[in-house]
Amino acid sequence: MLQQIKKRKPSLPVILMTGWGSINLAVEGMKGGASDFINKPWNNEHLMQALKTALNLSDEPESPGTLTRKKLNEKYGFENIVGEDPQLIEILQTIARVSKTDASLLIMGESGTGKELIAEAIHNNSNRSHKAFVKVNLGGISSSLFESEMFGHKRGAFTDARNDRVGRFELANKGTIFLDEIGDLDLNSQVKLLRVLQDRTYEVLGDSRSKTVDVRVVCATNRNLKAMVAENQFREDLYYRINLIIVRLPPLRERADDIPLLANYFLKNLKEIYDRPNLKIDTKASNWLKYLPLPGNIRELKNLVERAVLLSEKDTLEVKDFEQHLEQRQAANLSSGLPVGTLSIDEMELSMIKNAMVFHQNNISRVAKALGLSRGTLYRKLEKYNIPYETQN
Ligand SMILES: Nc1ncnc2c1ncn2[C@@H]1O[C@H](COP(=O)(O)OP(=O)(O)OP(=O)(O)O)[C@@H](O)[C@H]1O
Repeated sequence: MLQQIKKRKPSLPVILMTGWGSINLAVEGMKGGASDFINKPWNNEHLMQALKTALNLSDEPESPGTLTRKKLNEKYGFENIVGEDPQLIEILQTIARVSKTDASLLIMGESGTGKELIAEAIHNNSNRSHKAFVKVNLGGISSSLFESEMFGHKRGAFTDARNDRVGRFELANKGTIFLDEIGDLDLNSQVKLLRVLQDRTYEVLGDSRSKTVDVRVVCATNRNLKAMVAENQFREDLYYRINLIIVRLPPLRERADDIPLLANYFLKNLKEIYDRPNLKIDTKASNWLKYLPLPGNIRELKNLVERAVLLSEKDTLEVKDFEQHLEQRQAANLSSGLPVGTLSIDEMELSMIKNAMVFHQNNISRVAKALGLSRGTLYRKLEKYNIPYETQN
């Protein structure tokens, strides 16, 4: 029936309900396009919430999909999320559209790409903004403490439980819970998390009464959950439970034009913090920053700008003010390697030489030294790859 409905009226939201809930059935249903899957007996509040979410997602009265960056800032207060990249603007349009609903979101992206910032923006624009935003780093919770951390415990529930403890779900009640690093959760804890996300009920350790909770769930990960599902490291039913809306934050290297914007934004804040109103980044350095690999993404850029400000006495920051903080890490980076099949040897060589030329501002001796080549060999390679250079003595 779900298939028939989705064929005839694809935009009609469908919630499946069953007294014979099984994992496979739930997963099949979500894959088939159901917006939720509810087991009987149901919890009235949860059912209402599921209905509201499905309805809100299907009507888009103000259609933020067409809003410009400026309008998005005005309406949703996104000023602190800097960038003009089309991928970022599309993400902001999506979160503007879904923030008011209770839809669960999965935010994917490498470390330091702004996942937490996006999660906070969703909460701030939701109807839950006056309640708590509770962040839990699941990567930092051991499997033995998972239940006590998340659901709380009563005094005496286990040997070390000297006092009652309020769990994170209770703290987040009526607000938003942000489950960071969800890909790091072991399989046992995944089952326990699934249950509360599915039924919105849980038990405090040492107390047999069930508690209900009303939360918006936003998850984040830098791992490929789909691949983990295929390798049986992540439960498929949990995956479908958390990913009603998926947001993929691009790494900084895919939005290099945003780098100068971000660097200047961080600089603006530092001007105030350190009371140095004339700080600026010179044009050459601004452009140079765009070519840095920055595996730690926006967090790394922020730290780099801050270090340059702290250690430079001049107000105008130049390439060398940034460079000195990078050399060590760049060297370490080289040994980290790329997955097989990413690049051919020639492509890798070309990209290394180009990066080194930008990094050392076309100084042939320094580039040759950094790459472990003689100047003669470097010149031959520059010719081979058609990379412009000036002959230097
Ligand atoms: N678009 C942006 N504009 C301004 N600042 C940003 C932006 N994105 C991220 N930041 C800043 O960069 C830093 C890292 O961001 P955040 O902690 O949100 O990343 P994350 O993806 O959650 O990282 P992790 O995976 O390591 O938890 C924070 O200081 C955040 O404020």
